[in-house]
Amino acid sequence: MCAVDLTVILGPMKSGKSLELVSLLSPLQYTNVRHRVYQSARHVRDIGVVSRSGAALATVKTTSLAAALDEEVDVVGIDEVHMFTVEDMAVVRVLLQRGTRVVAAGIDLDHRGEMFAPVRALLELGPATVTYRRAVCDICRDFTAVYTQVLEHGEPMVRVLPPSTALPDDGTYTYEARCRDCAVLPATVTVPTQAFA
Ligand SMILES: Nc1ncnc2c1ncn2[C@@H]1O[C@H](COP(=O)(O)OP(=O)(O)O)[C@@H](O)[C@H]1O
Ligand SMILES: Cc1cn([C@H]2C[C@H](O)[C@@H](COP(=O)(O)O)O2)c(=O)[nH]c1=O
Repeated sequence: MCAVDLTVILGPMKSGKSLELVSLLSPLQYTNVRHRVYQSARHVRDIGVVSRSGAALATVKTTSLAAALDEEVDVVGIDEVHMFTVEDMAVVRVLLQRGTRVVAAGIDLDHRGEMFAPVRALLELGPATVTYRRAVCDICRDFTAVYTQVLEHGEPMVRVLPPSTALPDDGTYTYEARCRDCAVLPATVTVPTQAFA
């Protein structure tokens, strides 16, 4: 894999983040590169990185990345990075300072359409590469989906949960990829319309 320090893969659900993570990291099992892939234990849908395309990668499930500091590895993969914490991104900083390569994937925008705090913290580390992926909008079928629409009882969830809330994928909610036109997001910001008149 390329010798960059921090690679970040972002996008809504179904945009192929897992597919890209598997593509980047699975060859490492055939090398002598010491590596470990962590996935948030809050992600309950799968036991590892499992792309809807079928590609898969074994992971260590964890609620904290602190354990990564005790491992002697050259490459650390992180899946569902939005489900970790800002403190975990401080762990990523230390890994990078040590010369460990880090590849992290996750959704960038939460149920409100606002950036997850740990993702913002990750971007503040100055990644060498950021890939923004898009999905096909599950409503209009344009290949322009940037949001993950949360549905509750089949309807868009417009109640506002705390920022950066990790949501289960266990049937409590359903999720759709949606473009800017089709997303129905909670109103969290009052836009002063005359400023744009
Ligand atoms: N609405 C959609 N937009 C794009 N791909 C989709 C959609 N629904 C299903 N897919 C399939 O999902 C695959 C990507 O899934 P996955 O790697 O699990 O994405 P992510 O990790 O971003 O959720 C695509 O390659 C495609 O086969
Ligand atoms: C919108 C939203 C989603 N989540 C969760 C739901 C899933 O478990 C993951 C994303 O899975 P992917 O298919 O691998 O992209 O994230 C969340 O925690 N918070 C949200 O706002």
